Amino acid sequence: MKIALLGYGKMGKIIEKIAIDRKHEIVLTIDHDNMHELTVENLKKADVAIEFTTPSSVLSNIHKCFEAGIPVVVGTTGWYEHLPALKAQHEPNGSTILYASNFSIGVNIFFHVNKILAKLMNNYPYYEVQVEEIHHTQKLDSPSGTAITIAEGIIENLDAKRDWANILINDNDNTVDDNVKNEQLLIESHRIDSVPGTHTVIYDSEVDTLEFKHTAHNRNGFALGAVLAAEWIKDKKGFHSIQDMFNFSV
Ligand SMILES: NC(=O)c1ccc[n+]([C@@H]2O[C@H](COP(=O)([O-])OP(=O)(O)OC[C@H]3O[C@@H](n4cnc5c(N)ncnc54)[C@H](O)[C@@H]3O)[C@@H](O)[C@H]2O)c1
Ligand SMILES: O=C(O)C1=N[C@H](C(=O)O)CCC1
Repeated sequence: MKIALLGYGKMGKIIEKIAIDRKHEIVLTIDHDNMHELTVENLKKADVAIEFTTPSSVLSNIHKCFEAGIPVVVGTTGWYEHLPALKAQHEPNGSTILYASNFSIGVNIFFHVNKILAKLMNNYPYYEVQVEEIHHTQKLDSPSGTAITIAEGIIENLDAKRDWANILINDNDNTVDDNVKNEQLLIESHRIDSVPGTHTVIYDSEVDTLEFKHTAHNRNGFALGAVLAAEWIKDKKGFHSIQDMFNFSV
């Protein structure tokens, strides 16, 4: 498969290696210093594009892929508020996209179990729930896309929570937020050194604490998932989330 790589940062470089190991060919690599090469003509040389850039560039990159008529796998986070309008405008024209806040298999299992756990916890209202995420200090968005997906999974299934609120904790002081309402699910974001991504759902009561946690040891799981998604989407049409690809059942 011929791949166009949009974004050649921490993720783009690992995706390149995994794609080549899986016998794919990288026919176009775009980063901030050669954006003039991101043309419809160049994109048409690829069967699929994989996009890991920044929240401010992702939308225009997606539009370019749609214009070129190639499917695009999007890993960039921090842009999902634009998804409904993008879908309404472009899905009827046959444009193809697969997006995920997290491509790792472990996190997608976590997403699934998180929903089941939230449903179960309706029976035990004396537990207060919160989500914590820790990422490296270069991360541009907060909360992480993964933490938002986890929070949405809880809100859909746990009657006590209606929406989420985020605080970015400065670990050097003891920031406490007293603006979070009872019906809001708190997402606490921490930025520490080079942490690739840690997410924890915490149910706390007076007598005990239940913690459900995913720790990424490196970025390889995200990158492999993105290449698997490109293989999956290549001959499909329309708007897909990664749930369409994994389709877990127990
Ligand atoms: N979905 C997932 O599984 C997953 C996993 C890791 C990271 N991410 C997300 O992916 C994005 C990238 O992460 P990263 O760690 O590789 O970041 P990074 O900062 O290391 O890399 C981003 C790269 O994009 C380049 N870039 C900026 N504007 C561009 C443009 N218009 N066109 C092409 N390239 C451009 C930058 O120069 C940089 O090299 C972030 O939004 C992050 O949250 C998602
Ligand atoms: O390193 C990042 O940035 C990550 N972003 C995704 C998110 O926002 O959830 C996935 C984990 C790593």
